[in-house]
Amino acid sequence: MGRGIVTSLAKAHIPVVALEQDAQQLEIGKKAVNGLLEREAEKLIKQGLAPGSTLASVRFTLDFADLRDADLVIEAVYENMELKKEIFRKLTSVCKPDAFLCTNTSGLNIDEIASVTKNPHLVIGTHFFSPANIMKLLEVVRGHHTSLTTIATAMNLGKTLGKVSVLVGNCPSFVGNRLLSPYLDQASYLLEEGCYPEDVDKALEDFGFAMGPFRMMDLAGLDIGWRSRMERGLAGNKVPLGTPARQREGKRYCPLADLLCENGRLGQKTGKGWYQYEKLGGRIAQPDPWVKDFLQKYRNTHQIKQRPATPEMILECCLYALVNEGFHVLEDGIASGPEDIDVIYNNGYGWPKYRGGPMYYASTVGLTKVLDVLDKYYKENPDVPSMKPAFLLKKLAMVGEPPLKEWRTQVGNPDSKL
Ligand SMILES: CCCCCCCCCCCCCC(=O)CC(=O)SCCNC(=O)CCNC(=O)[C@H](O)C(C)(C)COP(=O)(O)OP(=O)(O)OC[C@H]1O[C@@H](n2cnc3c(N)ncnc32)[C@H](O)[C@@H]1OP(=O)(O)O
Ligand SMILES: NC(=O)C1=CN([C@@H]2O[C@H](COP(=O)(O)OP(=O)(O)OC[C@H]3O[C@@H](n4cnc5c(N)ncnc54)[C@H](O)[C@@H]3O)[C@@H](O)[C@H]2O)C=CC1
Repeated sequence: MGRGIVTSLAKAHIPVVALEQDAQQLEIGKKAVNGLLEREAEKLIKQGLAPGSTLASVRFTLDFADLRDADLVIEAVYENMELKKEIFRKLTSVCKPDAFLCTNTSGLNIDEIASVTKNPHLVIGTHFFSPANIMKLLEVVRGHHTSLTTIATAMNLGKTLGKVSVLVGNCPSFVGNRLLSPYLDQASYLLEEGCYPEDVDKALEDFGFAMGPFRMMDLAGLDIGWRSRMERGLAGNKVPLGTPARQREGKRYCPLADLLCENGRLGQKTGKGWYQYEKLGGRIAQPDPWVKDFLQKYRNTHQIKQRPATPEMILECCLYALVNEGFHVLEDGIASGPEDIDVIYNNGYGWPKYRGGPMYYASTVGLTKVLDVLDKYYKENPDVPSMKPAFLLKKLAMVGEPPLKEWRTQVGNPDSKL
């Protein structure tokens, strides 16, 4: 269903058919969408405007055949490639031959999803951000076969929904989540080394993020990353026997999020994650003594050397890891320029806008400083390759740190995925 997405479409007066897998989920989804639309109507009335859209523009169904007349479909099932393919096989047989087929995956391969359809040129990633009815970003992910008409349609859809759309290339986790991954890794290492979720979140919220990484993971749902890691053989029963708990393929790995998921702690939706919440789906994050105890036991079990972290260290580890991946994204031609990465972070991840986005922020810190800190960290932690300074960062520092608008020239001509 994708409740936030359905709400966004209804708010924009686009008639929607919302499909679910069973009657219970359908009822839960219907209530949730209704609640969000009522809230929207209240806000409009307060502003002296007409209440706008109601549930009447949404048709709820369990039957794929009801999608037969849809011009555009947005799939939002669990983050699992086989399931996504199963859904796209059904869509390609049920929908009109010229229907646009969009996937709201967080990072799965668009081309592989498109490969099971009759018309791969009509398949595209439309990546929304949680809460999807609130967050302004739409990351539009083009696949190898995606046509210009399909891209234009997805970009236009974003505009109609009042969102800021950014076109990106297809690679694991695209742009936003690709940068997020080393940022979240660093945040997790800090927990291993003595911090608590609230310490790390406070440092990043004081920096200006709307939510620190742990509150954000609890909001999005810890199961997304977990499902992705299980598919990639990093977690769950695909991990080869004898693999050290804190290592994968010779690199440092933090299993804390997996352990939380195994304990049924998926975040706000289960009322427990990195924090505890007042109820299932609650939003008020409170530090949880269970988590504190769990972390202490984990550190003892693995005899992890404790490293007291100042807020400055927390910021450097997390933010420079994120920025470094941004340079790799530019090298790989996945984003058209640093400005696009900044727009993604300002509109999709609650980045403090007044700091201009992560790439602009790096330029204000000074690329040489970012490079030096990354270099030092990587020398001390060669098992964390995401901290190895990107070639582009080194090059920009070496040529005298040109302003952001000149970075594209320095990137040269990558094999653009756009
Ligand atoms: C291969 C797979 C990828 C793996 C890569 C590794 C990554 C690991 C996985 C991570 C998950 C990835 C998921 C994904 O694909 C991308 C994401 O969506 S990441 C999440 C991005 N979102 C954020 O970062 C949110 C940041 N927070 C904010 O911007 C604000 O805090 C927020 C807008 C949520 C709230 O604003 P605030 O001013 O703090 O509060 P208000 O009370 O004013 O609320 C404004 C508005 O928002 C509604 N709201 C608040 N909290 C929630 C909530 N918890 N859930 C839903 N809605 C919420 C609130 O009701 C208000 O709505 P109104 O209608 O205006 O009243
Ligand atoms: N939660 C988030 O912050 C974001 C999630 N996404 C992506 O959206 C997708 C869904 O994630 P969530 O919304 O978190 O998951 P969720 O668990 O909240 O929702 C998944 C929905 O899919 C339904 N579903 C499962 N199998 C189905 C089937 N065979 N037919 C019809 N419906 C089926 C489930 O009933 C459920 O309502 C994933 O690909 C995720 O990566 C993308 C951006 C943000």
